[in-house]
Amino acid sequence: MFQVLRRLLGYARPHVGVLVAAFLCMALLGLGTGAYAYLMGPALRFLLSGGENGFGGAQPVPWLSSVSRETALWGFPVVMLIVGAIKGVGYLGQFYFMGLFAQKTVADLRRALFIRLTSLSPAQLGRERTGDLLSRFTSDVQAVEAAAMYTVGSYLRDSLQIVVLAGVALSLSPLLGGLMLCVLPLAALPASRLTRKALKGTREGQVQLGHIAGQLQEGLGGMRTIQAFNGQAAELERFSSHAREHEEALVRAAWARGGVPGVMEVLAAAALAGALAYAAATHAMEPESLLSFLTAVVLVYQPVKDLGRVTQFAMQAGAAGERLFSLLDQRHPVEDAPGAASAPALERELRLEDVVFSYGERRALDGLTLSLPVGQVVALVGPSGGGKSTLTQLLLRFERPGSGRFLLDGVDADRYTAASVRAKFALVTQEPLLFSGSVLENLRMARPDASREDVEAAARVAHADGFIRALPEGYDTRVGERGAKLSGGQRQRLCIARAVLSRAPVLVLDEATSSLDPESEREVQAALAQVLPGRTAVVIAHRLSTVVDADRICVVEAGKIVEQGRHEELLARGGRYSALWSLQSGAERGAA
Ligand SMILES: Nc1ncnc2c1ncn2[C@@H]1O[C@H](COP(=O)(O)OP(=O)(O)OP(=O)(O)O)[C@@H](O)[C@H]1O
Repeated sequence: MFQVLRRLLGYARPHVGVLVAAFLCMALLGLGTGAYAYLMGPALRFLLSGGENGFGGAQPVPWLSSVSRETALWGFPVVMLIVGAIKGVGYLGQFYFMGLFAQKTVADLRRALFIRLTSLSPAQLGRERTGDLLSRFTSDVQAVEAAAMYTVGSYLRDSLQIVVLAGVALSLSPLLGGLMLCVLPLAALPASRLTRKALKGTREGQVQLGHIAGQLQEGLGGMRTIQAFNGQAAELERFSSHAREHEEALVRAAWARGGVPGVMEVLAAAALAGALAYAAATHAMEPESLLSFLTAVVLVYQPVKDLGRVTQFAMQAGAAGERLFSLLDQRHPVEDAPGAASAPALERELRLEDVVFSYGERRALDGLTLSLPVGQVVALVGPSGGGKSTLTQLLLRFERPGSGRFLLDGVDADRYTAASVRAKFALVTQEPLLFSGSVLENLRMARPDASREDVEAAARVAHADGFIRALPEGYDTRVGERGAKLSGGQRQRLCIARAVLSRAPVLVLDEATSSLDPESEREVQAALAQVLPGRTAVVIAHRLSTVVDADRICVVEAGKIVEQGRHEELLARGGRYSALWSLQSGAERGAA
């Protein structure tokens, strides 16, 4: 817990200057308050005596005695106004700078989270629920924000007050003061047990909140399916169970948290009663000293209680910090080696050599060797789950082979930065993915400096230009969240246009035509027939008829390439490919 808080403080360190400004404002506020108290005595005397002799009498500062009635009459309200203004500035500055400090700290934290999220591999992201990730950005970061806002200042201010008041108490009566100081650590024992309980509850609460957010996000995305299967009741049951656990955890935490000031209250009363009893029994102290001592004791418990109160924010931040760091500490499976260079232009081939790769215990590639010569189209076919998509994950450096090598023109890819290797590929996936924004913005994502002519040319190649022009605002039409305003076929053609526009030397089409209707598929196939020849490409396809023209077809099964060659050669061989071909042709004839 302390380690987590220390790491969180690391995010606050660059903003210490703002914190110092906040403390200066707090000091100004303190001075203003002190000045009010200080002026109260002379003011009362002035008013009670009718102001005949100005302030008169013995004043804490001698020159006040010589202030005349006239001067006091206009001077006193002016001084009160000035003190009020100083306090006002102090208040304003304190809140402004503490707010600024908290916002700057969490802005850095959010940025670090965003950078980490955008640099995780698809498999790492696949292990997390999106809603849960979102809740780290919202509720967990908010918990850190509250702690930065209230805890840091209070710890410094209240600790200082405790030290000063304890010093006063000790100077008035070393024995009673010493006893009082002993009571404080005594309070720490039950308080720390209660604090641990509260922390456990808070942590569980945050986890349950993550589950709720995860379910909500998943549910909203899949509401059509839930309603189609009348699954609302089951969803409600799941939601209620998380909500119940969330509530119970937070109630347990609130119970334990409330116990801390309770314990402090009892101990404060015990310390007061003890001091009174001792003083009464021994007559060891003068009445004014006893009064001052008791005042110090009463006053010291207020900052102690305040510390307990703001500690709950620190606890919440600690629990949130654990969840944030569990994400921030994840490392991409393919991190750049020190001194990694940028990959040069490809000249001969990409090669995976004797590659083994597993997702946890599950082996997906089992000693696979694949060569991708520059300028050739290689198709990957084979049964579902054979390892085709995993192979593309390795090529794009989303994953590192467990053993075996990935070579670019004979040089191990580990010698190059992952980003520079990834830049060699333009990927079109099974699910056509667009972002909210215009058609133009979505296409330019592949090459931000592409001219309008280049964008339109790429769209023409992907047979997308026609339908884009027919949209209400042409290339400036906004496509909606995830491209919701377009049909699946239109989305896919935009994704293909984006890949064409990128000018990356290797095209990876992972089931790129899978979501197209027969008409659109024919159009895109025609477009690809135009793009692919002479280009280096990996084409994953379930429909064998779409890859008959490939330079080489590889049948991937159980993590290995079991057969490879051109379409005619493979048919003539009468092996796995030929069996798959007969199966599909038979099925298509049956369907017709
Ligand atoms: N993120 C993952 N976590 C765990 N296992 C995975 C993950 N992705 C794939 N697998 C497993 O790895 C194996 C290979 O999957 P892969 O997606 O590479 O096959 P594929 O040939 O592309 O299948 P398909 O043709 O259905 O897309 C499968 O057994 C699959 O269940």
